[in-house]
Amino acid sequence: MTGPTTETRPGRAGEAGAEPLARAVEVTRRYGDVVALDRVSLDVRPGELVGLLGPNGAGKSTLINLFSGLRRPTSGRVELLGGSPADPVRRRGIGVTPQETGLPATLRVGEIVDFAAAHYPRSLERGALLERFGLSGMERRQVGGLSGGQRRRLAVALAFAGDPRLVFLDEPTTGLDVEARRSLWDAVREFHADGGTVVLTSHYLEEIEALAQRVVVIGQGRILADGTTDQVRGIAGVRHVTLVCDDLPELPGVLRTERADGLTRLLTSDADALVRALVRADVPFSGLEIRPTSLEEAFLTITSGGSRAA
Ligand SMILES: Nc1ncnc2c1ncn2[C@@H]1O[C@H](COP(=O)(O)OP(=O)(O)OP(=O)(O)O)[C@@H](O)[C@H]1O
Repeated sequence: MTGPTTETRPGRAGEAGAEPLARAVEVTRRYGDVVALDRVSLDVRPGELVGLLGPNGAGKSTLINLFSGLRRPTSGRVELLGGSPADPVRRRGIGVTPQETGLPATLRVGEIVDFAAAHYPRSLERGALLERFGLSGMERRQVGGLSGGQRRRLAVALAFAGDPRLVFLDEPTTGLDVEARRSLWDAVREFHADGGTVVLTSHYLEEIEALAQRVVVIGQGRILADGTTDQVRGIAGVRHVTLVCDDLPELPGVLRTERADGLTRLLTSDADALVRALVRADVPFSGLEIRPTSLEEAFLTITSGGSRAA
């Protein structure tokens, strides 16, 4: 966000060795028998734009809820701005958009923004905030009369109302059309360019790629990978090549080979090169099939075979 207050915001991008703004150390969170997070450790440093990527139920929201003080870990330690996420003083330094928000239908947009901003020691100018999120001129509109997309944009805007150092956005673009999604991405980028730190979740690699520099892949409550978008994209491109054959020669780019029910299943990062090599090797085969893996499947298959990816 631009504005007079941004100069005072500490923690600008590229601060090597700076203390993390949010930290999880060996955190486990259970809900009854469900292990939502399993010994997760993660540091979010000043100026980072971190994307948490993972399928439904991976544990992304749970991690955000722990960082923002809405839940406590079953074991392990969570720190926020150098203290406890339960401390209201720390929480005033952050902004959060949860996955679901129930804003009171009868309140006006301007009233809700003012109410949110009043919780913070400093705040952004209301008109500028609404403009940034495509809600200009809507101050007097009742929330109940907004479209689903407008309501979502308002919920995301509220995370920025108190000029936070760090924002957590849980699935920020759910329900937004393409144009609204892109303008929300621009608002997040601008906040980040001004030195703000962002943690956001998504199921979609494209969304994370559009925004984040660092991608943390979560699956089944564990961190499966933590790297740059390029590293994660490489792993997301993994394919299953299935065929019926006898013995196979050494083939390029095979990450893993499995044989079951008369089928040979190869996991590869370059299916085209693998098939070309197969044909060149003149191996008799039949029933060739190539299919993409889900990101989680790719990670789990690779990581279960040995060392962690990325
Ligand atoms: N309040 C709760 N009570 C019981 N189980 C819960 C609760 N919150 C989360 N869980 C369970 O913990 C696991 C992780 O859920 P979480 O919401 O953190 O995942 P997620 O990655 O955010 O998923 P999604 O993308 O669907 O939002 C799931 O199995 C979920 O059912």
